[in-house]
Amino acid sequence: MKDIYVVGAILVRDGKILCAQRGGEKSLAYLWEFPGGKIETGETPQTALHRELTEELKIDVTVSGDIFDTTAYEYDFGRVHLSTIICPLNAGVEPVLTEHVAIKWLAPSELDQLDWAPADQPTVAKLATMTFA
Ligand SMILES: Nc1nc2c([nH]c(=O)n2[C@H]2C[C@H](O)[C@@H](COP(=O)(O)OP(=O)(O)OP(=O)(O)O)O2)c(=O)[nH]1
Repeated sequence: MKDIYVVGAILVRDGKILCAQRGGEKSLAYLWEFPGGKIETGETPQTALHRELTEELKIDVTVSGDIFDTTAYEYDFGRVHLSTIICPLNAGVEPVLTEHVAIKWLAPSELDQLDWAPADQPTVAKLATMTFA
C-alpha cells in the first residue's frame, strides 16, 4: 500500500477552529478536513503547511508549532499519515476559498457536528476536550 504523508492546519481564532469542506469532484468528496496537503520531498511539515495555506487559502501564516497529533488511516487509494499543527490566525486575516466548497469556524466541542474524513477523526476527538484562548 502507498504511504501518503499529509500535514493539516488547526487554524485557531477567537477560540474557534477552522473546518474546511472538500469539493465534490475529489476523493473523500464533501468530507470535512484541516486545510493542508501532501508533504513534498525536501519539505518539513511546517514548510509544507506554509506553502499549502498560501496556495489553498491565500493566507500567510507563521507555522512554528510542533506536531499536535499524527494519525494513520488506510483508504482504498493509500495509507494517509496525517500530522496536524496548531496555528493561531491573526484577526483580520480572511481565508479565500480556492479549493474547498465551504469553511466553518467551530468551538472544539462543536467539531463532532461535521462529517470529518476518517483520518481526521482521532484528532477531532482529541481537540474536542480542549479549550483555546
Ligand atoms: N489536506 C488534508 N488532507 C487530508 C485530511 N484528511 C485526509 O484524509 N486527507 C487526505 C486527502 C488526500 O487524499 C490527502 C491530501 O492530499 P492533497 O490535499 O494534497 O490532495 P487532494 O486533496 O487534491 O487529494 P488527491 O486528489 O490528490 O487525492 O490526504 C486533512 O485533514 N487535510
